[in-house]
Amino acid sequence: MPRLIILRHGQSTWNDQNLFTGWVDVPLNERGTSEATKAGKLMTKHECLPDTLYTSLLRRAITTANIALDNCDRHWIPVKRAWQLNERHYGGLQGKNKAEAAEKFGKEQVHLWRRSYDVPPPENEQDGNTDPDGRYAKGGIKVPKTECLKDVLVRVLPYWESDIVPDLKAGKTVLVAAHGNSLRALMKHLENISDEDIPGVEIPTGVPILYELDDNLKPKGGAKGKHLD
Ligand SMILES: O=C(O)[C@H](O)COP(=O)(O)O
Repeated sequence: MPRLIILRHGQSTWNDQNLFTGWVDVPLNERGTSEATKAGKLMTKHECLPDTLYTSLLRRAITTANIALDNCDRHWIPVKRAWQLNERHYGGLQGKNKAEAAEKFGKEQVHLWRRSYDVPPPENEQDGNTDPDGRYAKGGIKVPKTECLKDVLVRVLPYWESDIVPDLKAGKTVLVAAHGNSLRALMKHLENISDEDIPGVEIPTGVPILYELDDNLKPKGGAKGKHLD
């Protein structure tokens, strides 16, 4: 039976400082590291040991997966990294404080930018400032100027179909270590969550969420993802 575990990265230094992060490559903080450790132990406890790993190209997801896998003795499994699993690009908000943005632009506007399905934040004017080491340019990837959740879905779903689905169809247990919004996009698809309901969906940092999938790769019995604890 195919199983999918989605894991949002542990808390990062910028989560802690309440800064919009997006494609900025910040590290985990101490709490994030212990969340990742616990995630690995939980996968052992629930006998959910991944056969293969997918991550974004961002350090907070990569480090979380490495620590979690080390803690369930699955540090050796094959891994694929894909920009399509990156956090949504937060445009001109990246690096700004979330509370200060709410004061400046109004709470409702900022909530729309953060949680709506199709309202993108203002564009990032400084092209290239989220590709300082050329990791995207080298792969021929154009860094977006901003993204709403709908834009994220448009990049996550083709990758899901082309790369992740074949592993699931082969009966593997797949771990996807990624971000609040790339995982919300995946969850929207898996659980058929409507555009109206998706703003209410929050994914906690560092908690493995398990889906047991049927032959159509939909959650068995229409179940929601199970938060391992
Ligand atoms: O990129 C970020 O700032 C966070 O990872 C997710 O932020 P959000 O809760 O505003 O979507």
